[in-house]
Order: sequence, then C-alpha cells, then structure tokens
Amino acid sequence: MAQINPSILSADFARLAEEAKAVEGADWLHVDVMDNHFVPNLTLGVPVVEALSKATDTPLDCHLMIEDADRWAPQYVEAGAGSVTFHVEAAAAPVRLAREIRAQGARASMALKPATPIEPYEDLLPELDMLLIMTVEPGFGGQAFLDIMLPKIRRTRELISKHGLELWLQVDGGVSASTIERCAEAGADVFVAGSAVYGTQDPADAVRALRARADAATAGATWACGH
Ligand SMILES: O=C(CO)[C@@H](O)[C@H](O)COP(=O)(O)O
Ligand SMILES: [Fe+2]
Repeated sequence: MAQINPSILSADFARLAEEAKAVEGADWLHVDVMDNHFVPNLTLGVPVVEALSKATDTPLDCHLMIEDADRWAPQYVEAGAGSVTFHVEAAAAPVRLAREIRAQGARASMALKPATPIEPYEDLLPELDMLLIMTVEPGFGGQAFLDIMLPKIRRTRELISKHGLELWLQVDGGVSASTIERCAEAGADVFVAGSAVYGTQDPADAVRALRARADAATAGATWACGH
C-alpha cells in the first residue's frame, strides 16, 4: 500500500499540534527543516521537532534542507524523528551519516535535488532505508510538479529492483490528485503532499483519497508489495 506523508509546511504554524492531529491516520508526518542557506527559506529546527514528536503519535519524517547535514542530522533523531532525510548535496560523508542515523535507531534517507542524478549513488543504495527524489526545486510548498523528474523515478525504481532492495522511494513536491498516479506508475511508493492535504477542508480525507489513487495506479506492479 502506498504511503502518504502530509507536509506540515502547508499547515498553520500557529496550530502545529492540532494540524498534526488532523492527519492522524497518515503514515508519517513530513517535517521540512530549512536553514535559509541550503534553500532560500527558513522554517523550524530541533526544538520544534522535539515538541511535535510529543504532540502526535504519527512518526516524524524529517526532511532536512540544511547545510552541514553531517553535524545536524543526528540531533533530529535525538529530537524524536523516526526517519531523517539529508540532502546528498549537503552531506560531506553520506555513508557515514546514514550509518550513524541507523545506529541511533532511525530510518536513514537521502534526497536528490532535481539536477542531481541517481546514477553516481547506485552503490550507496544498500546503506539507505529511503531515497527521496525532489519533484520541485526545494524551498517552498505549493510549486508545480516537475514532469521531467519521471524518468529519474523510473530509473531509480529499476536500480532498486536490480539490487533486490527494500528501499522506499519517496517523491516530494507538487504531488496532488492530478500528479500522484504518474509518480506511482513510475515507481514511487511514498508520497509527500503539502498543499494537496492541508489546502483542503478535510486533510484526513485528502490523505485517504491520495492513497487510493496511488494504490489503483500500481495495482499489479511487481514492486508494489507493501510496507
Ligand atoms: O520539501 C518540500 C519543499 O521544499 C516539500 O515537502 C513541500 O512542503 C511540499 O509541498 P507541496 O508541493 O506538496 O505543496
Ligand atoms: Fe519536503
């Protein structure tokens, strides 16, 4: 079954605990951490992640859009994140960092910006629990989905199958009722959705509807074996 991870970036930041509860039933809560250096936007940091992890039973999927990921990522595990995604463009030693995150007991995930190819990282895939392919330039919610990322999603799914890995393949940016099927058909199985969830009257229902669309699009796919 497809996983839907609502992005808290599109929620009301003055009511984070309530907004987190509004999507209980989602698989993970996606938390976008931005430092105004790696991306031109500033959101939240370790203390807010710590508070959120106490405010919801939904596990936290922290997407770090920050420089010096090697130094900061372990602190997000300590703050309560169940999955920590660092950008390969911001990590000096991605293998060491992934091993450190796993040793701390969290899922280790690596993200690629749109212009970063997957091929140089094929040998790193066994070190990861999830790979995130950005389908917008990171930094803001509500941007249009980049169709040109679909071939990269397809090639990554082929690499995962070739190596027989359990790795989850996440897409993030512009995922909505009108784009999720294309992502699912290309091979993604974890979907981040910000505006398509929090921009609706009933966020929990939006999560269910997105999951149903993704599942329908991949019914019968050999790799869609569930989590
Ligand atoms: O990481 C990011 C943006 O950099 C995302 O997680 C966005 O928050 C997704 O928002 P939508 O594109 O779904 O509105
Ligand atoms: Fe994100």
